[in-house]
Amino acid sequence: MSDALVSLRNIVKTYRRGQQIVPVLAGVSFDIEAGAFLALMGPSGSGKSTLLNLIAGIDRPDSGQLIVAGEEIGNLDEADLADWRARNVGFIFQFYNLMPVLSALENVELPLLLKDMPRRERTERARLALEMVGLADRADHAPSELSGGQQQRVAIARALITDPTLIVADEPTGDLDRESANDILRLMQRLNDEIGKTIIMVTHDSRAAGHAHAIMHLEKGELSGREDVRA
Ligand SMILES: Nc1ncnc2c1ncn2[C@@H]1O[C@H](COP(=O)(O)OP(=O)(O)OP(=O)(O)O)[C@@H](O)[C@H]1O
Repeated sequence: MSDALVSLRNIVKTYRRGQQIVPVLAGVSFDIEAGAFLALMGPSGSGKSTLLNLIAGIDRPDSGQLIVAGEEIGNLDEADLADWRARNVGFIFQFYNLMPVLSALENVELPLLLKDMPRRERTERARLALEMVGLADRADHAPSELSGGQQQRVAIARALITDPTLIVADEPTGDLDRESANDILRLMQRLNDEIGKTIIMVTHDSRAAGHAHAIMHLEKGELSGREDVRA
């Protein structure tokens, strides 16, 4: 038994489209320790998003062992997997995925609606999360009234609100200019350094990856290297 937060052993994933079979991950094995900030890099189509989705319990492997936060998630049925995700994973997407008709505060509150929590406590927690990302003064604004970087901050507050074990981010700075991207990466670094959040981030951008502790490289569905970035 390993005490890693994420443990993958011989993970194989293939997509089927009619007659066509697309092999994506060809037996991937590695561990991620709790408290890590890991960047996943590799050419387009190398399987980065597929791997991230497996670790986050959005998708399931064809074979292999996938243990995340103490649970063998490859074996859970849909309902249990959804429940596990809601308890354990915070998501950050490239295009923020905020609900346009809701305010920043309401967007941050959303994951708490799945929990049995009094409204007042929900709102209080969402306010604290917005404060943590520096947007307390924008709570009532709609996403369309915020810049891309601010929308991503709201998305980060939403990812944090349930205090998840793990945060996964797929190209979190892919839609941002360099300055806003740096702000977001510094914020992610703070979440990692100051509150110990484990973060796994897919990125094409080596500057973004430089904010992580370690970079893992994927090539054609196989790990091709791992390098340490900062202590
Ligand atoms: N739902 C799906 N059905 C069929 N094929 C898929 C599906 N999702 C991904 N693929 C294929 O799996 C391979 C890996 O895709 P994936 O999105 O994981 O790569 P990636 O490294 O994240 O690429 P990018 O950097 O371009 O986002 C690609 O060949 C892709 O076309």
